[in-house]
Amino acid sequence: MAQQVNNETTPSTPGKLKPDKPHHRFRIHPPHSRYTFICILLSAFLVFLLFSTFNPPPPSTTAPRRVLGDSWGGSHWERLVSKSTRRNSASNKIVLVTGSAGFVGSHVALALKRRGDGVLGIDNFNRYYDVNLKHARQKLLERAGIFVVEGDINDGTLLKKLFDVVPFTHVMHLAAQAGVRYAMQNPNSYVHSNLAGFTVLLEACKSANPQPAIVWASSSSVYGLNSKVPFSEKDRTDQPASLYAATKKAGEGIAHTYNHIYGLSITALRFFTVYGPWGRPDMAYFFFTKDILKGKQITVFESPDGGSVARDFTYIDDVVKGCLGALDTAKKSTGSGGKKKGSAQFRVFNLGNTSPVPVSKLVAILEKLLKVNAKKRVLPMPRNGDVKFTHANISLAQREFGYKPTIDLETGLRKFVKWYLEFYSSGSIKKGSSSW
Ligand SMILES: O=C(O)[C@H]1O[C@H](OP(=O)(O)OP(=O)(O)OC[C@H]2O[C@@H](n3ccc(=O)[nH]c3=O)[C@H](O)[C@@H]2O)[C@H](O)[C@@H](O)[C@H]1O
Repeated sequence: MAQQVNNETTPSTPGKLKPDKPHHRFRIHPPHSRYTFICILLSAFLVFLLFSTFNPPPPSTTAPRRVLGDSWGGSHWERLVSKSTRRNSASNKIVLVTGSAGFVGSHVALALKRRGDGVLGIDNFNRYYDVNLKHARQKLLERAGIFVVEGDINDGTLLKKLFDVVPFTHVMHLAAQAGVRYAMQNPNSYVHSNLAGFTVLLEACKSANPQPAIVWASSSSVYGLNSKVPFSEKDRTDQPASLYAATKKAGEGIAHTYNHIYGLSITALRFFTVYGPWGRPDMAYFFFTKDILKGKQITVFESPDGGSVARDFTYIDDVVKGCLGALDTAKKSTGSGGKKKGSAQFRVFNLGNTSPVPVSKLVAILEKLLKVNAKKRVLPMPRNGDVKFTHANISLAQREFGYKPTIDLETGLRKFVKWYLEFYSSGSIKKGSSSW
């Protein structure tokens, strides 16, 4: 029931009562009151300064918008694009890889190029984590003959231009705002990349002629609070535990709509905690390695009931094979120029390792490989979007394209640690330059 409000006695701001004599509120009595007023203003300014110093805004993950002809466009740029997308005579694929300066994106782009496909990358080089690492990956791609367009998937004009210049047969969509826990700090970046950006990309794909087939990265996090294990594609995905998971789940819904209305062939891959060389510094295995080597304390989460938290850690090379398998079995889209001509393929696959490992075991393996004892602090998992356990049932991917992970966590971490030590001691990136 609505409460009666007495304007004379109700505070205008919680905790503050209106002065007894409101008509005196804005009158300044010289000279004593003027000094008081100036002091209040100065104090307010100082408080504001202090607040902005100690509470810096989260790093911007949105790349600045570029205008046609500024960083892209023009005949030289078009030549670079065309050259990058040349395929060898045995290949029938020209692939646009979004997020190509990212972890999975760079590995997949290189694998496609190596086997002779035409490949073009696009990445917005946002500052979610150390951009130097992204540029180092870009250099690898350039050396292999892959051009990375610097642009955002939210830029529909740029995407249209790319589809005008190149008849892409496939889009491998790996650009995303990743990270489960960061969603509490910067929710908008998830909406920007995983919802708005994905929709702009699908719009460009649906209008293209020919329409490409799309394979894209969903996430194991869509299983959320589902407790039935191992997670199968038919299980519930309507209880996300983080905004990240919610945007990936919504992405699967958006993808279905474009498949249904426009005849786009779409395959979603639910990745399970992918790790390995050239990985993401925001992920636990990566920053645990960094902190253990520095002698810094690490926090290991356990479940609220004292049990271990576990992940189906999946090695990057296994995931790359899964991505290529999905791409190679993707059927053509059926529409053209925005018009559906028939029903099209719509698939969802788990790409996991089928062998969950407790986080405490991950730390023990790292201690062994690094030959350093970690300073551990064990804490109950905070309510920050994390889930207790992931475990993939991969039989569907196995049946469809022979997906079969072969790398166990210790073997994969050995490869990661080798890369990490070489990379960060070679001066490729200044130590500690990462924001993680
Ligand atoms: O499969 C996915 O779809 C997702 O995988 C990844 O998420 P997660 O599985 O949460 O990986 P990650 O952060 O490395 O934490 C690993 C473990 O360490 C624990 N963890 C974490 C931090 C910490 O300080 N302590 C700790 O114990 C933590 O509780 C967890 O058990 C991707 O980041 C995400 O983008 C998405 O792709």
